[in-house]
Amino acid sequence: MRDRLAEIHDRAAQAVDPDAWHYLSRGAADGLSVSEAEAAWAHWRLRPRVLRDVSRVDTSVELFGSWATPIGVAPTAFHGLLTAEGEVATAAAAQRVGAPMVLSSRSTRLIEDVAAQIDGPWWFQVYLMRDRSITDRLIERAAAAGASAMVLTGDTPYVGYRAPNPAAARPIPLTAEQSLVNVADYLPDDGSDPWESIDQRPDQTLADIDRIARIADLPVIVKGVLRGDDALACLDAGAEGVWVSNHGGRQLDRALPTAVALPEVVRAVGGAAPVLADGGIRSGLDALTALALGAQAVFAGRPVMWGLAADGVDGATEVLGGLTDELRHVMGLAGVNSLAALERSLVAPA
Ligand SMILES: Cc1cc2nc3c(=O)[nH]c(=O)nc-3n(C[C@H](O)[C@H](O)[C@H](O)COP(=O)(O)O)c2cc1C
Ligand SMILES: O=C(O)C(=O)c1ccccc1
Repeated sequence: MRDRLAEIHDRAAQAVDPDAWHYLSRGAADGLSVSEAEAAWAHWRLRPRVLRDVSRVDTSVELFGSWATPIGVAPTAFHGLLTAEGEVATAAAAQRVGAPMVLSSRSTRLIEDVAAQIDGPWWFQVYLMRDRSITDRLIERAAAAGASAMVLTGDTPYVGYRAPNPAAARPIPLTAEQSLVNVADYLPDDGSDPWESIDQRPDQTLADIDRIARIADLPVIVKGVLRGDDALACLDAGAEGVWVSNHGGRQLDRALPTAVALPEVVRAVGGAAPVLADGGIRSGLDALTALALGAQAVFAGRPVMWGLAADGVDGATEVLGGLTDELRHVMGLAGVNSLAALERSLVAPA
């Protein structure tokens, strides 16, 4: 998958506007966390079992829904930058593969149009916006359109500093119509700045977990957790899952890589709730490592965006399907034929 992904990455880089490419690629500050994320998975080694029947290897998983694969679509903003159909294309790819799809609060297509592509559940990512009532309406609409969980992103009280593209003439090439598609009806018409009311809300707290769970009447997963004690604080506050992530290295630079933070979070949670993970997942081996370390599912951010940019629905399908095929292959080689048979003893530090 690595060579296929490299090829898709290069085609995507040619296909999209340079400012859009910079937006999706860059990390925060010095870019340490973004460059470290991928390499960190390879600091683990596998301890395979022999002579297990792997003639059938089952990658299906139950997690706030039933999925054919534990490799899902991480919530990422503005798919309209990558392909004309935007998030509608992403959802169609997730549907084809049976992968969990998380729709970003910052999508460029209507929540209802994205949901219509998926024959079953999907999850909605929540950003708390300055005007809380706008967030609340998005949550209600997502729940009405078939979301089965809310993913509250906790690591983005405001957007991290990312160096601008030195060659950029302008900000990312997105029309106001695209960026405001889900919120246009709720914006003030008193002449005030429309972007102000949908900006990130820095005063978010653990109490927002329960608030969102009540509005949606759905389980809340907190995304961006990097510490065991924080995972427990989120669960105490009503979360039903935690998602280990450093936001693809785009928020706090030098934040721990997921491959380092995941074991601590899994140990602290102790099976009380599912633990999910993202960051630098680029192969079936990366996914296998994360799942053996105790994640119930893993998510790809940029690779799905590369697929969309390179080849629309087919490209995103190739990425999700290719990662899943490779996961199935390496599970068999490790002597495991189901996700339930994956356990911590299959991995050791290098
Ligand atoms: C261009 C871009 C936009 C993103 N937008 C969001 C977002 O809207 N909400 C969110 O919770 N995370 C967002 N993320 C973070 C991803 O959900 C995920 O944590 C990260 O991309 C995973 O790392 P990976 O890109 O190495 O797979 C974004 C990431 C990228 C690259
Ligand atoms: O760019 C991002 O990583 C992100 O999460 C975001 C935050 C606010 C608006 C758009 C994207």
